Amino acid sequence: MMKLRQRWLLGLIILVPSLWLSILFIAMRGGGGGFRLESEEEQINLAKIHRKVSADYSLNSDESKESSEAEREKNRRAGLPKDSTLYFVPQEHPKVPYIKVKDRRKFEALFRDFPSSYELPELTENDFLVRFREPQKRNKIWEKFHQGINRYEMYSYNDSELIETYMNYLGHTKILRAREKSGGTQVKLFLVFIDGGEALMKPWRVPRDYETLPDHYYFADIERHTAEIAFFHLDRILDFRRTPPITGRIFNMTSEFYQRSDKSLGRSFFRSPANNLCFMTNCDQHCSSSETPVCGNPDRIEGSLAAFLPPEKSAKRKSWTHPFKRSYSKREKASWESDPSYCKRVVMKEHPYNSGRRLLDIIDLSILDFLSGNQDRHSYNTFHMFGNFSTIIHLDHGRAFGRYQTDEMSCLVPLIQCCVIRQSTYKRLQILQRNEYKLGDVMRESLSTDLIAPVLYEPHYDALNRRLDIILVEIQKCLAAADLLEDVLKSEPSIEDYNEPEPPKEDHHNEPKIKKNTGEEEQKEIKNNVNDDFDF
Ligand SMILES: Nc1ncnc2c1ncn2[C@@H]1O[C@H](COP(=O)(O)OP(=O)(O)OP(=O)(O)O)[C@@H](O)[C@H]1O
Ligand SMILES: [Mn+2]
Repeated sequence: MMKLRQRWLLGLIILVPSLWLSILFIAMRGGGGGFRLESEEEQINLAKIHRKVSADYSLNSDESKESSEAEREKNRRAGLPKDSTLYFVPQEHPKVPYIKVKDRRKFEALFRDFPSSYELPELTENDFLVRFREPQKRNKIWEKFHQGINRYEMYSYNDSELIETYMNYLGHTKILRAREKSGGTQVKLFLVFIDGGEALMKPWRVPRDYETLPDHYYFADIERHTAEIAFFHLDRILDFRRTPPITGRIFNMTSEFYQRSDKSLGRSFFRSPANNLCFMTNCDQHCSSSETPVCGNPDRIEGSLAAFLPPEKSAKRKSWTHPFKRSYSKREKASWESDPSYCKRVVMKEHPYNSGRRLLDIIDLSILDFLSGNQDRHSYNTFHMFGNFSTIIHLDHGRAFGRYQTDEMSCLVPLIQCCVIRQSTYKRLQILQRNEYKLGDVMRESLSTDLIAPVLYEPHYDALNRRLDIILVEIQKCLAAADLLEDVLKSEPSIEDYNEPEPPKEDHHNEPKIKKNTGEEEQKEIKNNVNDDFDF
């Protein structure tokens, strides 16, 4: 016979560990979002089920519970982060209220009243990036997008239906997998949707009215997901179509990232001191300089989602150093910054800027960069298979739209120094200066339908109008100084007139002045420079 005290002790010995074990088990099955919920096998099964019911994949699980649109709208903004942990907003300027967008009158008028000013030649099979074996069976929206990418543009002027559908798809489709995206220095995730589509996610870091601080260098600037979205709209409105579609979206940290993460991303999740769910990827620059993780509030986070281009193995990219690349150092300046004749003396004499369309593409890009204040333009890509007579791809705009009170004239140096511009671009800029199609208004309207609208802080729209006036004044200056209009305003170069030059012979005494062929090397070099500069 056990004594009462012994029985008590035995009971405690059995009860405590089993209680502890069951708490652990419940937590692992999904309590509080701190653990992974599904095994790999369960996830695969889930994927199969989702494929079957893909018709209703546009509803997130937590969204489906919400009954009305109004309720959803109210909940949508609740709980989003308001203040950045590290970057504060200087308050010396007054808060500017957002202008409410009632309709998209100017945006619609622009696309209705004017065709693209850029005349596309007849496209042949060789002008398309992807050729599926059975194209008629490739009906997913991302497949249609891939099939449309060509030598001249990512999507066509008239195909706004495809783009709007794609943006809607990006904003709503169920996420199957999430992992960290390597390359570059900023935190970003590579996401796979249940129908096999892919996207690049950049998270919220700072509030919309945040301005890059006066003493912050462009290479130390934190990235903004809103800038990625706005740049896509700007590129589209300016008639370039060289940026893949990008939209905003509010994510659930647990169900859309954590439960979908690969091992390495999953391991980086934790609960912050404020009890928010956060992750911290293997970032270089943004981690070493700020140690700020990406956090939900407590579980929701805003981000941008960019349509992913076809994979490198089927659509190889060529990486180029931008001819007007900055020094990425606090102490040095790039040659073009102190030599006003740099474009004519160096750039315009070198392949591929001395013939074809490349220089005109660089000028178009400098116009976008000046309008958006993007100083972070170190390299650019082209699609390998198109050779050098092809559009450049516009990617990586997280550091655009960083200031609205001041204009960064150095972004316009390619136009100011080279004094050439596509006739079609000039025409579009003139249209966008008119009151009926005013750039700032068209941008506000265009962005108003985004899921995280208002995307840009209100003063950015005035800045766009102000900067457009500056660009047109600079073009006037070029025209006034030129003998002939054609010296400045260039008609569209044609592929028939373009001859690819012979590859240069190995001659070490005659190194090109603009460094070429960059890619990973380039990224390393920039990181080294930046990190060198930080350690002082
Ligand atoms: N939409 C896309 N489709 C396919 N690949 C992409 C896309 N966006 C980015 N990439 C690839 O991912 C790389 C990194 O992306 P991105 O340049 O935006 O990152 P980042 O961290 O902001 O870079 P940086 O440190 O230079 O600012 C790009 O160089 C490009 O190769
Ligand atoms: Mn970037």
